[in-house]
Amino acid sequence: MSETPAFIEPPSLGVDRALTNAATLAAEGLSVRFSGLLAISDVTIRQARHEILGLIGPNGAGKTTLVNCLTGFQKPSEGRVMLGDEDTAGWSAARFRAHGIARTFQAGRLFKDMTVAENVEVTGVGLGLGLKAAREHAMAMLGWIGLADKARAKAGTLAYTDQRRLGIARALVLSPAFILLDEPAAGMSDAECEELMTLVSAIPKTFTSGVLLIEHNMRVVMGISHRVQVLDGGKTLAEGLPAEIQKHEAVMAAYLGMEA
Ligand SMILES: Nc1ncnc2c1ncn2[C@@H]1O[C@H](COP(=O)(O)OP(=O)(O)OP(=O)(O)O)[C@@H](O)[C@H]1O
Repeated sequence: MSETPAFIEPPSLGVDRALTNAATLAAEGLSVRFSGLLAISDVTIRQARHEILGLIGPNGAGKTTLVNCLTGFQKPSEGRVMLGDEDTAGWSAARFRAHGIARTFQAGRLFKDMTVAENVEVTGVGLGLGLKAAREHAMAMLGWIGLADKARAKAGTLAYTDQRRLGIARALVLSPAFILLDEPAAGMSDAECEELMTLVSAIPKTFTSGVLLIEHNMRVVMGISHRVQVLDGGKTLAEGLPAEIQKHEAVMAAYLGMEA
């Protein structure tokens, strides 16, 4: 991928942008219980608009469960998810998305038999854009993310890393207030990670979106996050600046597999 072009503002936003004006997305005292198992326990997290917040933790720490709660895919057992001043209790995932909370999935969830462009278009149409506007918007988005030359390819034929980029493009349709990226660097080479870091770093300014970045790749997460929160065993173990987290003894012991 060459240098990232400036994002072209889509010609029509098509939905009520006022819905996406919240300055924070927050979980307060959140717990999720799966029969006997407490997947997350009393977790509080506050994501600000324009901020890249890294969310790290060992396998099974509860990161995806937390993201599922923050996007309406999982109902909390206790606690609440707040979008600005609004309690989201009872909201469907579609309502979260309509309010400008977007996400990607570890397993792409693309329409593999549709073209790359159509994958982005249908998301725009689903969010209220007319077909013409959705097409123009999709092409602008694919240009930004470096997939314009593959617009007519079937999504299922893309290389794995391009499929992940397409997932991000779909989530960025209509400049969401918050975008939650679930392990976007998984399976990427060092060079691809560099490109991804450039793209993700540009999201807050380009799309005025806050980014919650779940990532196992420490170079990526420490390199571009403004703050980092660490989960371990379903609880918050630490939060702070990347430099602080990298030196945090409990984090090093629990997560980085090093002696404290
Ligand atoms: N639908 C479910 N039913 C039962 N248990 C679940 C379910 N989803 C997650 N869990 C369990 O909850 C805990 C937290 O899982 P979660 O996937 O949120 O962790 P994670 O930090 O995202 O892990 P990874 O880095 O491996 O993706 C794990 O013990 C997991 O097995």
